This record gives sequence, C-alpha cells and structure tokens, in this order.
Amino acid sequence: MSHRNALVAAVRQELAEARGTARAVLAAAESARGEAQHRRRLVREAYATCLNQLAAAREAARDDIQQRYRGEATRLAGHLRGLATMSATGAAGAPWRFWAPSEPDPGTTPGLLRIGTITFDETAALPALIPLLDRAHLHLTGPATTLDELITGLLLRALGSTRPGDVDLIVYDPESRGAFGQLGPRYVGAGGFGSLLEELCHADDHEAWRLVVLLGDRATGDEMTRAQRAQLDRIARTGVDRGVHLVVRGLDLPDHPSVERIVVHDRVAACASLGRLEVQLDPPPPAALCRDVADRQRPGPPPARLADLEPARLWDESARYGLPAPIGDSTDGALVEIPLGDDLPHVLIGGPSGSGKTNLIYTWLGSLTTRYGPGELALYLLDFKEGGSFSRYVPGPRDPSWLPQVRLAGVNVRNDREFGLAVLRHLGEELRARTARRADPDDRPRVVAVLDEFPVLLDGRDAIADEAAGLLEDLARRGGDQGIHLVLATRDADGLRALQGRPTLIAPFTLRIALPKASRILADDNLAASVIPARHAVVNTESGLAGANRVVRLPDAGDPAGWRATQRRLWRSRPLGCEEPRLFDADAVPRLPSAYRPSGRVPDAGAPVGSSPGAVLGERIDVSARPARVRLGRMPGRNLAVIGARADEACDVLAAAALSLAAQGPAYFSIICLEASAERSAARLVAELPAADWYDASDVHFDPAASDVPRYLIGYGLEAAGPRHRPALRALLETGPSRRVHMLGWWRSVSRLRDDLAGRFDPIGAWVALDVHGADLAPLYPQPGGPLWRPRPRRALFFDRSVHRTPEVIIPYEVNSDHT
Ligand SMILES: Nc1ncnc2c1ncn2[C@@H]1O[C@H](COP(=O)(O)OP(=O)(O)OP(=O)(O)O)[C@@H](O)[C@H]1O
Repeated sequence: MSHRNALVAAVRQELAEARGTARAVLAAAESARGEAQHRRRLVREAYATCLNQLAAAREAARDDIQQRYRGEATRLAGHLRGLATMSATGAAGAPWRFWAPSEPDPGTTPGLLRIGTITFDETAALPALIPLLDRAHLHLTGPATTLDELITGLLLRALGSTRPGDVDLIVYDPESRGAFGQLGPRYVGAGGFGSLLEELCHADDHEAWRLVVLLGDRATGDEMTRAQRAQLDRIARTGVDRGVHLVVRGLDLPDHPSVERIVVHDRVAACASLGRLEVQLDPPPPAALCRDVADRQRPGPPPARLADLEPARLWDESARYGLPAPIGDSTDGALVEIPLGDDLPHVLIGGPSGSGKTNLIYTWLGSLTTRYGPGELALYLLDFKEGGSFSRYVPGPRDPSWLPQVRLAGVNVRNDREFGLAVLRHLGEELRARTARRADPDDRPRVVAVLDEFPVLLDGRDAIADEAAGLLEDLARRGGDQGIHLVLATRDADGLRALQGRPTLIAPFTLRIALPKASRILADDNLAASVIPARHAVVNTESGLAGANRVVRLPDAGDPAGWRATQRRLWRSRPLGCEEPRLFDADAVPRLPSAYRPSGRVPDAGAPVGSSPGAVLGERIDVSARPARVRLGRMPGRNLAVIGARADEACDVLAAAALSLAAQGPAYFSIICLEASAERSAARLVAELPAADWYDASDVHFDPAASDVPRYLIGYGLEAAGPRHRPALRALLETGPSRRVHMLGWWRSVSRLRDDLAGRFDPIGAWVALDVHGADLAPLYPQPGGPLWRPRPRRALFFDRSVHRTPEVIIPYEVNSDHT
C-alpha cells in the first residue's frame, strides 16, 4: 500500500512538477505572445505612418507634376498661338468679331488660314490653321451645309488677306445654286466643267491666284470622261505651283502631298496636316463681311485718262498761291492733286527704272500747262538720262509746235553737267533778281525746274558738284518764297542716299512722290511704295512720313500723238511775243550760225577794223546758245593754239574762227596746210573766205607781207613745218599780234607745240584742247597740275588767259557738213 502510496505520491509529485513546468511554459508563451503582439502593433503603426507619408509624397509629386504640366502646356500653347498669329496674320487668322481685310506684308507669301479652334486639356483654345494659297488644294468630306459654311469662311479669309485682284475666284456650281454668291465669284455651270478643266490645265501666268471651288454632284462624277479625270489629276499635281488651287467637295482628288484632306462630323473636323487634333469649326462669317470683301474685289471706276485731267477751260487758273494740279485719281475716281505751292514748294520723285517717272512727269506737265498759262508758269526741263524725253515740248522736224510755258529744255545732258550747272546759275540769278526787286512776285510766272536724274549733277567730288549742291540748297531754301520750285526726280537710290547726307538741301522737299518699289523717297518705316501696284504713285506731303500717303492711279501719258494735239492747242493760244524754248540737246552738234560767216562779203579795205575782233570757236554750254570767242587785239600773246589729234574738230574750230573773223570786217587770211587730213577742210575755208592765200609744205613761210588790215594765219598741223621754220614761227607768234598778225594754229599734241616753242608758251595766250588730258595741259595753265579735264567727243576745253580764271567747256561748231 505504501508502495502504492509512494507511487501515487511520486506521480503526484511528477504531475505537480509537470504542471509547474507547464505553467512556466505557459507563462513564457504568454509573455512571448505579449511581446509579439506588441511588436505587431508597432509594425502596424509604422506601416500606417509609412502609408500616410507615401500618400502625402505621392500627392505632392502629383501636384508638382500637374503644375509643371500645366505650365509647360500653357507655355507651349502660348508658343503655338504666337506661331499661329504669325502664320495667319490679319484677315487670315482674326476671329470674325475683329475681322477686316488686311494688306499683305510686302514680299511675303500668303500664310495659313483659320478654320476653327483646337482645344486640349485646360489650355485656351488654339486657332486651327490650314494651308491654301501657294501651298495646297483642299478636299472636303462631310455634311454639305457645314462644308459650304467652312468654304465661305476660307474664301473670305483668302480674299481678305490678299490684295484686290490677286485672287480670281471661280465656282463650279452645276446645280446653279449661286453658292458663295455674296463673294462675287465667276460661275461655271454644269456644261462648263470640261472647258474649266482645260483652262486650269494651261493657266500659267502668275498674275493672280485662281481659287477654284468645285462643287461636285453625282452627275459630274458619273459623266466625267477619262480625259477630264486625267486633267483634274494633273491640276491636283501641278496646280499649286502655277497658282491654281482647288477647293473640292463631292468629287475625288488623287493623293498628292499638295492635297489637304478635311473630314467633318458634327462641326468637328479632322485635317490631315493637324494629325489627331480635333478642330471645332468656326461659325460661318457674317454675311456683311462677305459683301464688304466682294465690294473691295470689284474694280472701282476705270482710272482717269490724261484727257480727264484737263480743266474745263484752258489757262483759267491763277498761280498766285501755288500750282495745284491733278496727276491722276484714287480708286474712288476722285482726282488727286500735287499741291505744289508756297507751303509745299519742292518735290522729290523717285522710283526704279521703268516704274513710270517719265510718264508721271508727262502727266503732271500736261495737267500744269493746261491750267496755268505762260504768264503764270515758266518751265525749265532738264533730263540727265539718255533719251530725249523732253524733246516733245520743243519744235521738231515734223512738228513746229512747242509748249509755250517751256523756257528751256535740256535733253541727253548726262555728260554735260556744265549745262545743268549753267541752268542752276541762271535760276540762282533769277532768285537774286526776284529777291532784290521785292516787288509783288505775282507779276512774274512761277518757275518750275524739273531735273530728271539729278544725282548725275551732284556726282563726283568736283567743282561742278560743289557749286551745283550749293545752288540747289539755296534755291531749295529760298526759292519757294520767290515762286521758284524744284522738282528732282531719280531712279538712283544711292543718289538719294547722298542727298540725305545733305539735310539742309533735302529738308525743304516735304512733298514726295514715290512710284512702285521706290526706295528712300518715303520714310524707312513707310512701306506704301512697296505695296502699290504698277501705274500708281504715293503722294506724300510730310517728307515721306507714314500716315501722310495718298495713293494715286496714274493715267498713261506715253502716247506722243495724243499729247501733240493738246500741245498744238496750247501753242496756238500762245501770247504774242512768246519765245520758242531754248533746246539744248547734248547729242546734237550745233552748226556755225550764219551770222558768223562772211557770206561772200568781200572785205572793204576802207571799212573800220574793230580794235579786237573776236574769233568764234564753238558754242558755250550755257542757258542761251552763245558762241565762245577769243579776242584778238594788238596785245602780246593774242594767238590761238588748237591742240589734239581729232582732225575734224580741229579743222572746225579753225574754220569757225576764220569765218567769224572774216564776217567782222576786212581781214586777210593765210591758210597754211601741212596736214593731209585737213586739206579738204582748208580748201573749203579758202573758198569761203573773201581774201585768202594758201600755202603748203612746198612754200610754207612765216613772214607774211605787211598789210593794212589784220592778217590771220590759219595753220593746220604746224608741227610738220619742222625745225627749219621754228625761229620764224616763234618770232611771228611773239611779235605778230602787235602788228595785227595773229596765228591760229593746230598742233597734234602739247609736246609738239612745246618743241616748236622751245618750251616757252607765253606767245600762246589762248588755247582750245580737244582729246588732251588735263594733266598734259599743265605747261599752258597758270595753276599747277593743269585743269581738271577728261576729254569727251565733240567737246573742247577753251582757256584764254586774259579772261578766264578756269577754262570753259565748249562745243566746236560743225562748219562744213555734207548737207550744206
Ligand atoms: N500710268 C501708266 N499707264 C500706262 N503705261 C505706263 C504708265 N506709267 C508708265 N507706263 C509705261 O511704262 C514704261 C516705263 O515708264 P517710264 O518710262 O515712265 O519709266 P521711268 O521710271 O521713267 O523709267 P526710267 O527711269 O528707266 O526712265 C513706259 O513704256 C510707259 O509708257
């Protein structure tokens, strides 16, 4: 029992121990669980925090991205809008609310045209632009009404953003619906499809764009022949380059890079050139805008003709306050005047070659001379170009009439700048006289001096340019008050630039007339001259400032026959005593006037001999056609040397001198001809002179017999006399004049003359140089270096040391022409 008891006790013991252990294990497990639970809570909490933080970070990042995206998108949209504005300026892109036709910028090609807007995300809508003129044909698909609205808008933008007349609008309208009628198109009906295609296939002048709307109907598609289909395909391929643009709905067009396809559903369009962007179409334009543009397209009244500028009565206007006269009309038919007068005294006219300056001047002169009679207006016309544009105003071989207001016309003056200077000197004298008289200027006609291609005169840094600029400046500054007006015209932009370098000269030229493409006539930011079409001009009264432009359409004044009839009428009305104008034609050689020829008069030994007869050498380049003379008195040095190799001119100078001396009184002539090329001329001279004997190489000598009358030795090619005769020649040159024996001799060069004179030029008091350069004349000239002189044909430099400070350019007379 005890054993059992012991066993029970032992078991109890073991159980107690096991229970204890289990309890301990349980306690440990409990504690581990508590620990784990704690950790789990911690992890949970950390996870929640982390999640929160992540969410916040994500929010922040998203906000940031969104913000940046919005900024970027706005910036891009801004750029796009800027680009769009540049690509579709003015009427090409403005919304209808602000829409008006606009003048295209000069030199630019047409831009894109707006059809609606593109919206994406929150950015403001962008204009949707598509190409047309110079870029594309359009092929449209969708509901007909929406398409027609779209086409109306496009046509309006194309017409409104180009110049009137630049776009020729043609509508093929087989159902004769009068589509787009408010834009005034040319219609082609169902029967005209074939000939329209034919016309478009061969259109190749780029005068105007042809914008052709083809409204296809089923019949057109069905009935189109294979040839017509080929023509349409050809137009689609080549039309854009030739300025032919199709806008097609209801017909197929082949695929080609120049064909832009637009598909419309519910006023939303997809355009090939805009990719996947959707276009919300603009509403159709208000009908009033279409009417305005159609009016603008319609040409106004036809431009005025020259005859339309004539006043109701000839010479009925007074020039008291000015000489306003119309030169053309504006597009509404109103005449436009050039308001020349006290306030706007001088005019500057410019335009490149062929832009119509001459035509403008003709028109203006026609308008002036029919309004203001010779008592009100005196014209001085100078043309420095080649071509005698003013010769129509002076008597010619076929028409003896002249324009009574013209006092002087200079044509082909280019090389004879001396003549321009002479005219300015004359006007300067006139200004002085008018200023000095202080009389009412009304009793003198207003002077208008037209100088075409005037920069020629101011070209070159020489004495002529300096003096001419000084005179022009004086006339520009003070002439207006005295009724002297300058009209300067040129094609030469460099010449104008040079003029702008002389602000005091140019400032009084507030009146400007710019012909198409003229540069430097208007202010730099005044682009009017570059946008006007041919046969138009801009008249500007504020020195070319933008805002003071008046565009004028110019009539055609080119027809000489039309003008001649008017001139005849004016000529017949000329007052008594009205003198024929002086014509200076630099291309014509003046004849020796008969007054300076002896006309067979035999000198009378008893007649008085003038103390210093004057030998006529040639015509002076001056306002009046006067001869240049060398006086041959009884003083030392009164001999004349003609120097140069141009035999004809040398002979003419000598013959004119001899004949004019013979015409003045009794004289005896010894002709010494040592030059074969001069024989003919010498012989004719001998024949015409009343008393002359003739020597050649066989009997030449320089010891003439004494005579009661002056004796003139006319020597041709004197260097040929040779050294043997030199002492006698020198003695004659030195002592002859005091005995009234004068030598008028021709030497081929200065060096030959020097040889004959042994380097002592004193006995040669006067000379005429032909083709001899200024520097070579130095020994015969008081100032070092010789005169400034570049030889030119039929011009000679004349210097007489007893009267000249500087030499004078003369035109040797033609003495013996073969038509005498
Ligand atoms: N308004 C016009 N209507 C018709 N024809 C015109 C008109 N203006 C000019 N023309 C013609 O254009 C041509 C050139 O004109 P014009 O001779 O007047 O030019 P320009 O500027 O004087 O040229 P350049 O400087 O070369 O002398 C001429 O044949 C002229 O008849």
